[in-house]
Amino acid sequence: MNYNLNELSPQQEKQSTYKALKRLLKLISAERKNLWLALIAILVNSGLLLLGPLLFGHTIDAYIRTKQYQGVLMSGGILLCMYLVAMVTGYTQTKLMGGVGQRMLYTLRNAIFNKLQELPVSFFSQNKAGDLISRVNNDTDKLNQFFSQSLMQFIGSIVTMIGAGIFLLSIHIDLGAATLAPAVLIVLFTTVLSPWVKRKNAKNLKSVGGMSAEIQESLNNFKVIIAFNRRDYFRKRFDEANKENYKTAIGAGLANNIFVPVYGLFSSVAQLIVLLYGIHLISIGHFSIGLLVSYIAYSTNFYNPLRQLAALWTSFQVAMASWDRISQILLLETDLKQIESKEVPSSDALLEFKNVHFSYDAGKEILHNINLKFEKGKTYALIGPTGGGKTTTASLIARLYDATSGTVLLNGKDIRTFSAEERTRKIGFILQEPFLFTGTVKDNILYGNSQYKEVSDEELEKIIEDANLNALLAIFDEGLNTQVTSGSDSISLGQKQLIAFMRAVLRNPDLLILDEATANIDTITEQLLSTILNKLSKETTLVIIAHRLNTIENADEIYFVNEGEVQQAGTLQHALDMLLKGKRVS
Ligand SMILES: Nc1ncnc2c1ncn2[C@@H]1O[C@H](COP(=O)(O)OP(=O)(O)OP(=O)(O)O)[C@@H](O)[C@H]1O
Repeated sequence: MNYNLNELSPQQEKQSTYKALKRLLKLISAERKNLWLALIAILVNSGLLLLGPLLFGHTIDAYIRTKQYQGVLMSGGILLCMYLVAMVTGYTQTKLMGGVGQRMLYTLRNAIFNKLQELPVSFFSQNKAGDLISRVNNDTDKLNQFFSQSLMQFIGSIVTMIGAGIFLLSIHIDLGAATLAPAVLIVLFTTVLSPWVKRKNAKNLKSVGGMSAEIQESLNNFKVIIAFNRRDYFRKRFDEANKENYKTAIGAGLANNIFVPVYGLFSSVAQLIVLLYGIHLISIGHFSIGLLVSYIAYSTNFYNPLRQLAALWTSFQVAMASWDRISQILLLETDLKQIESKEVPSSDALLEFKNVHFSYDAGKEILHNINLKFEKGKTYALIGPTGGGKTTTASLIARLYDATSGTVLLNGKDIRTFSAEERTRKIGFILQEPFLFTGTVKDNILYGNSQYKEVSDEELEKIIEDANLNALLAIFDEGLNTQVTSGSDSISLGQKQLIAFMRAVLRNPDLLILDEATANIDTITEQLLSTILNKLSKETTLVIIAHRLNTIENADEIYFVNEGEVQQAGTLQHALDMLLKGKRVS
C-alpha cells in the first residue's frame, strides 16, 4: 500500500477532503457548548456595534439639530454602555475560543500520535520522521491559531457585514445596491483566487516538513557526517531545503497578502460611491445629513470587517492546507488489520509458511513461494548471503508485513486472525538494531511486558535469576537502575543487544526470533546467551538468523535463504558449502 504522504494518489487526496471536514466537526463536537456561548457572545457584540450608527444618526437628527442637549447626553450614555457590553462580550468570546483552540490542539496531537502508533512499518519506511514531526507540531498549531484567534472574528465579521448590508439596503435601496456592488466583485475575486492561495500555503507547509526532515536526518547521523567529514554535503542539503522553504514562504506570503490591498481598494471605491451619491441625494432633498452620517458609518461597518476578512481568509486557507496535511495521516488505515477467523487447512506446526510470496510496496518480489514449518520446541537457523531475504522472512513471521500472497499460519491459524496483543505475546523478536527508550535498564527490559509491569526491584531480580539472566544484568554497573537514553552512546551496542535479549526472554514467548542478535557480543558472553537459550522452556521455538555459523551449531534444522528462496541446508557443513558458493547447491 502507498503510505507516502507526499505522493498520495488523487483518489486518496480527494477522499481526504470530504472525510476531513467530517472529522474536524467530530473533533470539536465536545466543544459544542463553548462554541455556542462564543457564538452568542460574538452575535451580541456585532449587534451592539451595528446599533451604534443608528443611534448616532438618530441623535444628530433628533437632538443635535433641535439642540436638545439632554437627549444628546442620554444617547451618549447609552452608546457608552453599549460599547462596554460589546467589550465584555468580545473578551468573553476571545477567552472561550482560546480554550477551544488549545483543547483542540491537545486532542488533535493525541489523535495523530495514536494514529501513528497504529500504522504499519511500511508507513514509517515511506515517510521521513522530520516531516511527521512537522505535521504533529507545526500544522496542528496553524489550525489552533485559526480556531483560537480567527474563527469567531471570522463569524463576527460576516454577521456584522450581513447586518450592515441589511441596514444599507433598507435605508435606501438604490444607494445600498451601489454601495454593495464592489463587494460582489470582491466575492468573485476571492472565489477565483482561494484555491491558488491554498495551494501556495500547502507548498510552504510541505517545505517546512522537508526542512524538518533534513534537520532530523543530519542530527540522527551526525557521527557519520563528522567521521566522513561530510559537513559541507549536509550544509548544502540543508541550504537547499532552507532555500526551498524561503521561496515557498515568499510565494505563500505574496498570495496571502493579495487580499488585503484589493479589499482595501474596493472598500475605498464603495466609500466614494456613498459620499458622491449621498451628497447628490441630500441636494435633491431625498436624504438627511444625519442619515448620511449613519450611512457612511454602516458602509464602514460593512467594509471594515470585509478588510478584516481578507486577513482572516488567509488564515482560513493556511488552516485548511494544514488540516489537509493532518487528515492525510488521520485517514490512513493500517493494512495489517486483524481479520475474521476463517477456515484454513490446519497445521500441526507452531508456525508454517504456505506458498508465501512477498514484495515490499508492490516492488520486486523478494520471497518466492516459500513453504516451511517450525515445530514447537525446536531451534531453526536461517543463514544466507547479505540481502538474501532472512530478515524479510523473520519480519513475516512477526507480522511486521503481510504476505503478498500465500498464508502464514501460527498455531494452525492464519496469523492475521490474531490480535496484536496475542501475537506479540506468542512471538518475541530481537531486532538487528535494538532500540532503547530513555529510562533505566528495568524500564527497558519490561517494555511491553504486562505480566511483570507491577513487580518491585527485588521481585524482578528474583525473576531474572530464575530466567538465568543475572549474569547479563551484572554487566551493567548499576544493575536494573542503570540509566540509558534512546540512541545514547552511554552503553555499547553489545550492551543494547543484551537488554533487548533480556526483554525478549522475560516475555517467555512461544517463538523467539533472534536476528543477528549476538553480532556485537563477545564470544564468552555469546556462550552465556547460548546457555540461557538452552535453558528456555522446552516448548520455546527459536529462529536464529546469524552470519557467524558457530552460533547455530545446535540448530535442529538449518535453512539457506538466498535470492528469495528458502531451502533446507541439512548439515552445518552443507550450509557452509552453500554460503561459500553464494548460490544454492543441490
Ligand atoms: N523496507 C524495505 N523496502 C524495500 N526493500 C527492502 C526493504 N527491506 C529489505 N529490502 C530488500 O529485500 C531484500 C532482502 O533483504 P533482507 O533484509 O531480508 O536480507 P537479509 O538476508 O536479512 O540481509 P542481511 O544479512 O544483510 O541482514 C534486499 O534486496 C533488500 O534490499
